[in-house]
Amino acid sequence: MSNELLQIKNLKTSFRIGDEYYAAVDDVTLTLNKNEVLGIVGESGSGKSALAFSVMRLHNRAKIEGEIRLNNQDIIDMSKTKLNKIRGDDMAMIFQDPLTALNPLMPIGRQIEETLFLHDKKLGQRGRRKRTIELLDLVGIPRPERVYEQFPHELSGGMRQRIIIAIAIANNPELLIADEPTTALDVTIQAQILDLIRELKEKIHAGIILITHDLGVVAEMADRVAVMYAGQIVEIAPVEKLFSNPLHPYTRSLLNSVPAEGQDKLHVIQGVVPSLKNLPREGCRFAARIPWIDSSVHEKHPVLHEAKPGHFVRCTCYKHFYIPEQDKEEHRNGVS
Ligand SMILES: Nc1ncnc2c1ncn2[C@@H]1O[C@H](COP(=O)(O)OP(=O)(O)OP(=O)(O)O)[C@@H](O)[C@H]1O
Repeated sequence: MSNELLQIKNLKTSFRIGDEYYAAVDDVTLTLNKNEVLGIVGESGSGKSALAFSVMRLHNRAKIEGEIRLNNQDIIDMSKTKLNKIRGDDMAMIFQDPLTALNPLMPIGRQIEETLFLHDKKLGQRGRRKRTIELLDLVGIPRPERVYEQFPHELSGGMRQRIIIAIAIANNPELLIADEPTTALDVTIQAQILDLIRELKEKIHAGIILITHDLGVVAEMADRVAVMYAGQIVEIAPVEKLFSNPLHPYTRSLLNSVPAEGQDKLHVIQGVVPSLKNLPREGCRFAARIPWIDSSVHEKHPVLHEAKPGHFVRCTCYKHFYIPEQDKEEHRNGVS
Protein backbone atom coordinates (compact mmCIF):
# COMPACT_ATOMS: atom_id res chain seq x y z
CA MET A 1 0.00 0.00 0.00
CA SER A 2 1.31 3.42 -0.90
CA ASN A 3 2.48 5.62 1.93
CA GLU A 4 1.57 8.77 0.02
CA LEU A 5 -1.18 10.84 1.59
CA LEU A 6 -1.14 13.97 -0.54
CA GLN A 7 -0.01 14.36 -4.11
CA ILE A 8 0.29 17.76 -5.71
CA LYS A 9 1.23 17.93 -9.38
CA ASN A 10 1.95 21.04 -11.43
CA LEU A 11 -0.25 23.15 -9.21
CA LYS A 12 -0.90 26.66 -10.42
CA THR A 13 -3.03 29.02 -8.31
CA SER A 14 -3.72 32.39 -9.87
CA PHE A 15 -5.41 35.53 -8.61
CA ARG A 16 -7.09 38.08 -10.77
CA ILE A 17 -5.63 41.57 -10.64
CA GLY A 18 -7.38 43.93 -13.04
CA ASP A 19 -8.05 42.01 -16.22
CA GLU A 20 -5.37 39.38 -15.79
CA TYR A 21 -4.61 36.33 -13.70
CA TYR A 22 -1.25 36.09 -11.96
CA ALA A 23 0.03 32.82 -10.55
CA ALA A 24 0.96 33.00 -6.85
CA VAL A 25 1.69 29.27 -6.89
CA ASP A 26 3.33 28.26 -10.12
CA ASP A 27 4.08 24.68 -11.09
CA VAL A 28 4.35 23.17 -7.64
CA THR A 29 4.79 19.41 -7.45
CA LEU A 30 5.22 17.61 -4.14
CA THR A 31 4.03 14.68 -2.09
CA LEU A 32 3.38 14.27 1.60
CA ASN A 33 3.57 10.87 3.22
CA LYS A 34 1.43 9.57 6.01
CA ASN A 35 2.83 10.49 9.40
CA GLU A 36 5.35 12.89 7.89
CA VAL A 37 5.95 16.55 8.72
CA LEU A 38 6.74 18.63 5.66
CA GLY A 39 7.99 22.12 6.48
CA ILE A 40 7.33 24.85 3.91
CA VAL A 41 9.56 27.89 4.28
CA GLY A 42 10.04 31.09 2.32
CA GLU A 43 9.79 34.83 2.75
CA SER A 44 6.51 36.67 2.96
CA GLY A 45 4.80 36.60 -0.42
CA SER A 46 6.46 33.44 -1.67
CA GLY A 47 3.11 31.63 -1.99
CA LYS A 48 3.06 29.38 1.08
CA SER A 49 -0.44 30.30 2.23
CA ALA A 50 -1.79 30.34 -1.33
CA LEU A 51 -0.54 26.74 -1.63
CA ALA A 52 -2.12 25.69 1.68
CA PHE A 53 -5.43 27.35 0.84
CA SER A 54 -5.43 25.58 -2.52
CA VAL A 55 -5.09 22.19 -0.84
CA MET A 56 -7.96 23.04 1.50
CA ARG A 57 -9.87 24.61 -1.43
CA LEU A 58 -10.45 27.70 0.68
CA HIS A 59 -9.80 30.30 -2.02
CA ASN A 60 -12.90 32.16 -3.08
CA ARG A 61 -11.96 33.47 -6.45
CA ALA A 62 -8.65 31.93 -7.39
CA LYS A 63 -8.10 29.90 -10.55
CA ILE A 64 -6.62 26.54 -9.61
CA GLU A 65 -5.01 24.30 -12.20
CA GLY A 66 -3.06 21.05 -11.93
CA GLU A 67 -3.68 18.16 -9.60
CA ILE A 68 -4.24 17.81 -5.86
CA ARG A 69 -5.08 14.35 -4.58
CA LEU A 70 -5.70 13.41 -0.98
CA ASN A 71 -5.74 9.65 -0.50
CA ASN A 72 -6.15 9.51 -4.25
CA GLN A 73 -9.30 11.66 -4.18
CA ASP A 74 -9.23 14.57 -6.58
CA ILE A 75 -9.60 17.77 -4.56
CA ILE A 76 -9.66 20.25 -7.43
CA ASP A 77 -12.77 18.88 -9.11
CA MET A 78 -14.52 17.83 -5.91
CA SER A 79 -18.12 18.98 -5.32
CA LYS A 80 -18.79 21.49 -2.54
CA THR A 81 -20.77 18.91 -0.55
CA LYS A 82 -17.97 16.37 -0.70
CA LEU A 83 -15.41 19.07 0.12
CA ASN A 84 -17.34 20.12 3.21
CA LYS A 85 -17.31 16.52 4.31
CA ILE A 86 -13.62 15.87 3.86
CA ARG A 87 -12.63 19.26 5.33
CA GLY A 88 -12.54 18.50 9.00
CA ASP A 89 -12.94 14.76 8.46
CA ASP A 90 -9.87 14.04 6.34
CA MET A 91 -8.01 17.34 6.30
CA ALA A 92 -7.96 20.31 8.63
CA MET A 93 -6.10 23.56 9.00
CA ILE A 94 -4.70 25.47 11.94
CA PHE A 95 -4.70 29.18 11.13
CA GLN A 96 -2.35 31.96 12.21
CA ASP A 97 -4.72 33.94 14.35
CA PRO A 98 -6.76 32.01 16.91
CA LEU A 99 -8.99 34.98 17.76
CA THR A 100 -10.44 35.42 14.31
CA ALA A 101 -10.85 31.68 13.84
CA LEU A 102 -13.09 31.28 16.90
CA ASN A 103 -16.66 32.46 17.34
CA PRO A 104 -16.51 35.07 20.14
CA LEU A 105 -20.14 34.51 21.12
CA MET A 106 -20.12 30.75 21.56
CA PRO A 107 -18.70 28.80 24.51
CA ILE A 108 -15.59 26.78 23.70
CA GLY A 109 -17.26 23.44 24.34
CA ARG A 110 -20.04 24.10 21.88
CA GLN A 111 -17.60 25.17 19.18
CA ILE A 112 -15.79 21.86 19.42
CA GLU A 113 -19.03 19.91 19.64
CA GLU A 114 -20.31 21.57 16.46
CA THR A 115 -17.31 20.23 14.57
CA LEU A 116 -17.91 16.78 16.00
CA PHE A 117 -21.59 16.96 15.08
CA LEU A 118 -20.92 18.06 11.51
CA HIS A 119 -18.89 14.94 10.89
CA ASP A 120 -20.51 12.33 13.08
CA LYS A 121 -24.25 12.71 13.48
CA LYS A 122 -24.46 9.41 15.34
CA LEU A 123 -22.47 10.60 18.29
CA GLY A 124 -25.08 11.72 20.86
CA GLN A 125 -24.87 14.80 23.04
CA ARG A 126 -23.23 12.94 25.88
CA GLY A 127 -20.71 11.35 23.55
CA ARG A 128 -19.85 14.73 22.08
CA ARG A 129 -19.31 16.27 25.48
CA LYS A 130 -17.12 13.37 26.53
CA ARG A 131 -15.06 13.59 23.35
CA THR A 132 -14.78 17.40 23.72
CA ILE A 133 -13.39 17.07 27.22
CA GLU A 134 -10.97 14.41 25.96
CA LEU A 135 -9.83 16.72 23.18
CA LEU A 136 -9.31 19.65 25.55
CA ASP A 137 -7.27 17.35 27.70
CA LEU A 138 -5.31 16.05 24.72
CA VAL A 139 -4.25 19.57 23.72
CA GLY A 140 -3.10 20.32 27.26
CA ILE A 141 -5.93 22.51 28.55
CA PRO A 142 -5.96 22.43 32.34
CA ARG A 143 -9.41 22.00 33.95
CA PRO A 144 -11.15 21.16 30.68
CA GLU A 145 -14.63 21.05 32.28
CA ARG A 146 -14.29 24.69 33.20
CA VAL A 147 -12.89 25.77 29.84
CA TYR A 148 -15.74 23.90 28.16
CA GLU A 149 -18.11 26.59 29.51
CA GLN A 150 -15.84 29.58 28.81
CA PHE A 151 -15.79 32.04 25.91
CA PRO A 152 -12.71 32.72 23.73
CA HIS A 153 -12.01 36.15 25.26
CA GLU A 154 -11.64 34.54 28.68
CA LEU A 155 -8.61 32.55 27.52
CA SER A 156 -5.01 33.52 26.77
CA GLY A 157 -3.66 33.49 23.21
CA GLY A 158 -1.82 30.21 23.81
CA MET A 159 -4.95 28.56 25.20
CA ARG A 160 -7.00 29.80 22.26
CA GLN A 161 -4.49 28.30 19.86
CA ARG A 162 -4.84 25.00 21.72
CA ILE A 163 -8.60 25.23 21.18
CA ILE A 164 -8.06 25.80 17.46
CA ILE A 165 -5.86 22.73 17.40
CA ALA A 166 -8.49 20.73 19.30
CA ILE A 167 -11.08 21.73 16.68
CA ALA A 168 -8.69 20.85 13.86
CA ILE A 169 -7.96 17.37 15.20
CA ALA A 170 -11.50 16.68 16.50
CA ASN A 171 -12.29 14.21 13.75
CA ASN A 172 -8.82 12.69 13.45
CA PRO A 173 -7.88 14.20 10.08
CA GLU A 174 -5.19 12.45 8.12
CA LEU A 175 -3.84 15.74 6.84
CA LEU A 176 -3.19 18.70 9.11
CA ILE A 177 -2.00 22.00 7.68
CA ALA A 178 -0.56 24.44 10.18
CA ASP A 179 -0.09 27.90 8.64
CA GLU A 180 2.26 29.90 10.87
CA PRO A 181 0.57 28.38 13.92
CA THR A 182 2.65 30.30 16.41
CA THR A 183 3.06 33.71 14.75
CA ALA A 184 0.51 35.44 16.97
CA LEU A 185 1.98 34.00 20.17
CA ASP A 186 4.85 34.98 22.40
CA VAL A 187 8.03 32.94 22.45
CA THR A 188 7.43 30.65 25.44
CA ILE A 189 3.93 29.83 24.27
CA GLN A 190 5.26 29.23 20.75
CA ALA A 191 7.51 26.49 22.08
CA GLN A 192 4.63 24.87 23.93
CA ILE A 193 2.38 24.87 20.87
CA LEU A 194 5.14 23.35 18.74
CA ASP A 195 5.70 20.65 21.36
CA LEU A 196 1.99 19.98 21.22
CA ILE A 197 1.98 19.62 17.43
CA ARG A 198 4.93 17.26 17.68
CA GLU A 199 3.17 15.16 20.31
CA LEU A 200 0.04 15.08 18.20
CA LYS A 201 1.97 13.73 15.26
CA GLU A 202 2.75 10.67 17.37
CA LYS A 203 -0.76 10.41 18.76
CA ILE A 204 -2.93 10.97 15.71
CA HIS A 205 -0.46 9.85 13.00
CA ALA A 206 -1.45 12.67 10.67
CA GLY A 207 0.61 13.95 7.79
CA ILE A 208 1.44 17.54 8.68
CA ILE A 209 2.30 20.51 6.49
CA LEU A 210 3.94 23.14 8.64
CA ILE A 211 4.23 26.57 7.09
CA THR A 212 6.60 28.98 8.73
CA HIS A 213 9.15 31.75 8.29
CA ASP A 214 11.15 30.25 11.07
CA LEU A 215 13.94 27.91 10.04
CA GLY A 216 14.62 26.98 13.66
CA VAL A 217 11.08 25.61 13.91
CA VAL A 218 11.51 23.64 10.72
CA ALA A 219 14.85 22.22 11.85
CA GLU A 220 13.21 20.92 15.00
CA MET A 221 9.90 19.71 13.63
CA ALA A 222 10.10 18.70 10.00
CA ASP A 223 11.10 15.45 8.33
CA ARG A 224 11.42 17.15 4.95
CA VAL A 225 11.54 20.78 3.92
CA ALA A 226 10.32 22.57 0.81
CA VAL A 227 11.73 26.03 0.19
CA MET A 228 9.44 28.35 -1.80
CA TYR A 229 10.48 31.40 -3.73
CA ALA A 230 8.21 33.49 -5.97
CA GLY A 231 5.52 30.81 -6.16
CA GLN A 232 7.81 27.91 -6.88
CA ILE A 233 9.61 25.25 -4.91
CA VAL A 234 13.30 25.93 -5.40
CA GLU A 235 14.58 23.14 -3.17
CA ILE A 236 13.11 20.17 -1.36
CA ALA A 237 15.06 17.73 0.77
CA PRO A 238 15.10 15.76 4.00
CA VAL A 239 15.61 18.24 6.82
CA GLU A 240 19.13 17.20 7.78
CA LYS A 241 20.29 17.34 4.15
CA LEU A 242 18.81 20.77 3.63
CA PHE A 243 20.53 22.16 6.69
CA SER A 244 23.85 20.40 6.24
CA ASN A 245 24.10 20.98 2.52
CA PRO A 246 21.76 23.68 1.22
CA LEU A 247 22.10 23.97 -2.55
CA HIS A 248 19.91 26.71 -3.99
CA PRO A 249 21.27 30.25 -3.57
CA TYR A 250 17.93 31.26 -2.04
CA THR A 251 18.05 28.51 0.55
CA ARG A 252 21.57 29.53 1.35
CA SER A 253 20.49 33.13 1.75
CA LEU A 254 17.62 32.08 4.00
CA LEU A 255 19.97 30.05 6.09
CA ASN A 256 22.37 32.94 5.78
CA SER A 257 24.45 31.77 8.68
CA VAL A 258 25.39 28.66 6.74
CA PRO A 259 28.41 29.38 4.56
CA ALA A 260 28.71 27.47 1.33
CA GLU A 261 31.28 24.70 0.99
CA GLY A 262 34.77 26.14 1.09
CA GLN A 263 33.50 29.54 2.22
CA ASP A 264 34.00 30.81 5.70
CA LYS A 265 32.18 34.15 5.69
CA LEU A 266 28.52 34.83 6.15
CA HIS A 267 26.34 36.70 3.72
CA VAL A 268 22.96 38.40 3.63
CA ILE A 269 21.20 38.62 0.29
CA GLN A 270 19.42 41.91 -0.23
CA GLY A 271 15.94 42.59 -1.61
CA VAL A 272 12.50 41.08 -1.21
CA VAL A 273 10.17 38.78 -3.12
CA PRO A 274 8.61 40.97 -5.85
CA SER A 275 4.86 41.62 -5.73
CA LEU A 276 2.61 39.14 -7.48
CA LYS A 277 2.17 41.31 -10.56
CA ASN A 278 5.90 41.85 -10.86
CA LEU A 279 7.12 38.31 -10.29
CA PRO A 280 9.62 37.24 -12.92
CA ARG A 281 7.91 34.55 -15.02
CA GLU A 282 10.78 33.51 -17.23
CA GLY A 283 14.01 31.77 -16.39
CA CYS A 284 15.40 31.56 -12.88
CA ARG A 285 13.19 33.70 -10.65
CA PHE A 286 15.99 34.28 -8.17
CA ALA A 287 18.47 35.59 -10.77
CA ALA A 288 17.67 39.27 -10.10
CA ARG A 289 18.76 38.90 -6.48
CA ILE A 290 22.13 37.42 -7.31
CA PRO A 291 23.16 39.77 -10.13
CA TRP A 292 26.87 39.00 -9.75
CA ILE A 293 26.27 35.45 -10.98
CA ASP A 294 26.82 35.18 -14.73
CA SER A 295 23.40 35.10 -16.39
CA SER A 296 24.47 32.25 -18.69
CA VAL A 297 24.54 29.76 -15.79
CA HIS A 298 20.79 30.01 -15.20
CA GLU A 299 18.53 27.55 -16.97
CA LYS A 300 16.08 29.01 -19.47
CA HIS A 301 13.26 26.86 -18.10
CA PRO A 302 14.40 25.77 -14.66
CA VAL A 303 12.96 22.55 -13.32
CA LEU A 304 13.60 20.61 -10.11
CA HIS A 305 16.58 18.26 -10.56
CA GLU A 306 17.39 15.45 -8.19
CA ALA A 307 20.90 16.65 -7.28
CA LYS A 308 21.38 13.90 -4.66
CA PRO A 309 19.01 11.09 -3.72
CA GLY A 310 15.84 12.72 -2.36
CA HIS A 311 17.37 16.20 -2.64
CA PHE A 312 15.84 18.32 -5.40
CA VAL A 313 16.90 21.79 -6.54
CA ARG A 314 15.58 24.13 -9.22
CA CYS A 315 17.96 25.67 -11.76
CA THR A 316 21.56 24.62 -12.11
CA CYS A 317 22.79 28.09 -11.07
CA TYR A 318 23.42 26.66 -7.61
CA LYS A 319 26.53 24.97 -8.99
CA HIS A 320 28.02 28.36 -9.80
CA PHE A 321 26.87 30.33 -6.79
CA TYR A 322 29.50 32.13 -4.78
CA ILE A 323 29.58 35.05 -2.43
CA PRO A 324 31.29 38.15 -3.80
CA GLU A 325 34.43 39.31 -2.04
CA GLN A 326 32.96 42.76 -1.54
CA ASP A 327 29.94 41.38 0.34
CA LYS A 328 32.21 39.37 2.61
CA GLU A 329 34.11 42.55 3.24
CA GLU A 330 30.89 44.40 4.07
CA HIS A 331 29.88 41.68 6.43
CA ARG A 332 33.21 41.76 8.15
CA ASN A 333 32.61 45.46 8.70
CA GLY A 334 29.21 44.76 10.16
CA VAL A 335 27.20 46.02 7.18
CA SER A 336 24.56 43.65 5.85
N1 LIG B 1 -6.61 36.76 -2.76
C1 LIG B 1 -5.54 37.29 -3.32
N2 LIG B 1 -5.64 38.16 -4.36
C2 LIG B 1 -4.55 38.69 -4.95
N3 LIG B 1 -3.28 38.40 -4.58
C3 LIG B 1 -3.12 37.55 -3.56
C4 LIG B 1 -4.22 36.95 -2.87
N4 LIG B 1 -3.73 36.14 -1.89
C5 LIG B 1 -2.38 36.22 -1.97
N5 LIG B 1 -2.01 37.06 -2.97
C6 LIG B 1 -0.63 37.38 -3.37
O1 LIG B 1 -0.01 36.15 -3.70
C7 LIG B 1 1.37 36.16 -3.27
C8 LIG B 1 1.61 35.00 -2.34
O2 LIG B 1 0.90 35.25 -1.12
P1 LIG B 1 0.90 34.23 0.10
O3 LIG B 1 -0.01 34.80 1.14
O4 LIG B 1 0.61 32.87 -0.39
O5 LIG B 1 2.41 34.33 0.58
P2 LIG B 1 3.06 33.69 1.88
O6 LIG B 1 4.33 33.09 1.45
O7 LIG B 1 2.07 32.81 2.56
O8 LIG B 1 3.31 34.99 2.75
P3 LIG B 1 3.16 35.18 4.33
O9 LIG B 1 4.31 34.45 4.92
O10 LIG B 1 3.25 36.68 4.49
O11 LIG B 1 1.82 34.63 4.74
C9 LIG B 1 1.59 37.52 -2.65
O12 LIG B 1 2.16 38.36 -3.63
C10 LIG B 1 0.21 37.98 -2.27
O13 LIG B 1 0.12 39.38 -2.25
